[in-house]
Amino acid sequence: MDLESIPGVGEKTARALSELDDPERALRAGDVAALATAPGISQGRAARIARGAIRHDHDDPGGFLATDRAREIYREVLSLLTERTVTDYAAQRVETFYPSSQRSRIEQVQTFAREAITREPSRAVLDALTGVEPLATPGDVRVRERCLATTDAERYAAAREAIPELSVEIVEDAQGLAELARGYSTVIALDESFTGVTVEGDVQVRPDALDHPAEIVPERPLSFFARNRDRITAAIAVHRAADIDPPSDCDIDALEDGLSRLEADGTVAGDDELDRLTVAVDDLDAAVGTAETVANDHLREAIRKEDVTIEGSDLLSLVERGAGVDSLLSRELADEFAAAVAAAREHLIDALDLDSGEAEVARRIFGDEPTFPVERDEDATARLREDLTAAKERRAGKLKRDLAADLADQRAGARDLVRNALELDVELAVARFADEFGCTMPEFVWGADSADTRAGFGIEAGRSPLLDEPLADIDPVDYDVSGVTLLSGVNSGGKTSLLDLVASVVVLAHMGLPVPAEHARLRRFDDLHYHAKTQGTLDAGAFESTVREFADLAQGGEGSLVLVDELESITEPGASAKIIAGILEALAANGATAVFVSHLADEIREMAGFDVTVDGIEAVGLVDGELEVNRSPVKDHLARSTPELIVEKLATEAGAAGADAASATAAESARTNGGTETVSEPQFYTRLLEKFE
Ligand SMILES: Nc1ncnc2c1ncn2[C@@H]1O[C@H](COP(=O)(O)OP(=O)(O)OP(=O)(O)O)[C@@H](O)[C@H]1O
Repeated sequence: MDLESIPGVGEKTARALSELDDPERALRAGDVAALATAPGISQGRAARIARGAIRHDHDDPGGFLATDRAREIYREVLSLLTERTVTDYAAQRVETFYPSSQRSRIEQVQTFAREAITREPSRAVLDALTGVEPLATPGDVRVRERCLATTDAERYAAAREAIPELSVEIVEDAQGLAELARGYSTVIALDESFTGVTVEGDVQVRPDALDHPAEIVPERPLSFFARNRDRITAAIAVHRAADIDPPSDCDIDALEDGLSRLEADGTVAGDDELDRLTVAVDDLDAAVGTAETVANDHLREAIRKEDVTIEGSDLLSLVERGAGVDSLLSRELADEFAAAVAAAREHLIDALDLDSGEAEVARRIFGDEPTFPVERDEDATARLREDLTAAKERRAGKLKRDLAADLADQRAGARDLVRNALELDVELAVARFADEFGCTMPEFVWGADSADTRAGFGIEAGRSPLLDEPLADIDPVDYDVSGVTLLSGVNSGGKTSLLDLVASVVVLAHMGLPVPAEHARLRRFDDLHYHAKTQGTLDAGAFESTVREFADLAQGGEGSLVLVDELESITEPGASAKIIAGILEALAANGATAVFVSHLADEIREMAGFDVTVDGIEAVGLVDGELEVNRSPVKDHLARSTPELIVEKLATEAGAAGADAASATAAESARTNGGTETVSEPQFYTRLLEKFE
């Protein structure tokens, strides 16, 4: 893929993206998290790039969200999805869902969403997801106790390239190998010519080493698993909790078993022998010190208790020979000394849990020659330390090689496993959104003939996800529009909320996602123009630019959905009605679908040069001073306004109280006022009501 062909990706960004492991995969999968690891690419930018790549794939011209309010609606519904993700990955990934006018893109996401809404977002799965993150690249591994050796300069360069974790040394001959073996625990000779050479130390001849780096440096594959151990373990937990099949290339049990043997620092855990050797190396000095104390305490106690009888001539000869107390010890306390040394050796062997070969070396730390105080033999101690350390490294190396071999085939599986868990989070966010807002998949009318393309939209039992009320408190709304429509209605009847509902349904549907309604059917739109209510009258300049905007819009075509809320507030009512009528005429002529909310519906209808439909959100009555509203617009019906409703109520109440009394009183007053009729209260209401008709 030519990265620069993606909208919004220039030369510099393309260079940054090409530094990723697999930029094409990340772009194709909408893996915003991976894209954001490219140098200098922020998360927001990564999401825009991913959307650009999708648009490129689907030949999508973009620009579906044509106004600020349309973009706001998109951000709001998107945030409802984001709030329902657990991982940062999923939160970024949902940013790649955007409303598209392209059927192929809509259907692509629909396929994903249909599957997603069947998922069960259980607490256990959501909890397990908290530990899942995209896999991290382990830091550079350096292994100091092993080296590669060769006599050949070319092989030297190849080795440095293939196995950068180890030092590579040039040697002349076997003598050189022997010298290296003194400084390294293991030397791996790369030249065939060394086969059969015997040198002291751990020297292996492996001409094939560069082809099998994982055998030479098991730390390399292990560092990947060690760095990602917790993430992979969490992904395993997600699969178990959600009861979903692992990817075909992943053996969960083997992976879990391997990970349980791996420490976070890349060493192998849970091996008794390695633990024993590690403790023995660490505790060697302290244990030798304690063994010395054991011997000396023993000997001191024995000497204190002992009555040493020595003949004068013997003493004299000892003194004349300049012999010290050691000779006396060996002569007189040989048994006690032997017992003290035996106790020291036993302590050391026990404390370090040494095997018989190691015990043999350990015994030499305390010699048989009597001395007081008893002291360690430093050379023997160093020898034991070397032996134990070499045994420990051999053991650790073997364990690492075994574990690396066990895990070697699991790497791709682990990658897929984590990816699946992260993708499941995206699906669960969609499932939870759909569940909590009572959503269904919308039905698109794709047809190309004019009857179909004029289908507009139809919503049954829709509930705006932008209302701040619990779902149960929202009245479901039905609304069906094709062509250009005026929507009248009582104050606070829910007109704005209805436009928000229509916009949310249309935006979500074009994102390929479920919509908040029991059923929704709509045509494919090219763009959404939603104009929110303007606050207050605009000054001349602002008014002019608004009219220009609408002039632009009126050029807009058959694929546009136009939602406008109370445009009349931009200027005085008479002029507003004329302007709105003009815009409606143009939109109708161009075949757009439109809903204009207005309190001037009647006036606009009069002025429009075509038969514009007027729907109405009606108050069905007043209950305790509060309007009771039927939130679903009645088709082809101009809604009565709130004042009309109140006058009607007053007229009815006054009428019921005394229509008869009123006419009697009127006749009486006519008489007393010399024929001039005064207007009673019921008459006032009745006449007022007539003016509304
Ligand atoms: N479908 C509904 N179910 C429950 N409550 C609703 C519904 N629609 C709207 N409301 C409530 O009614 C209030 C007024 O709604 P909205 O602002 O949409 O009315 P409006 O007709 O646009 O008012 P105005 O004529 O003053 O502009 C909202 O704040 C909301 O609480």
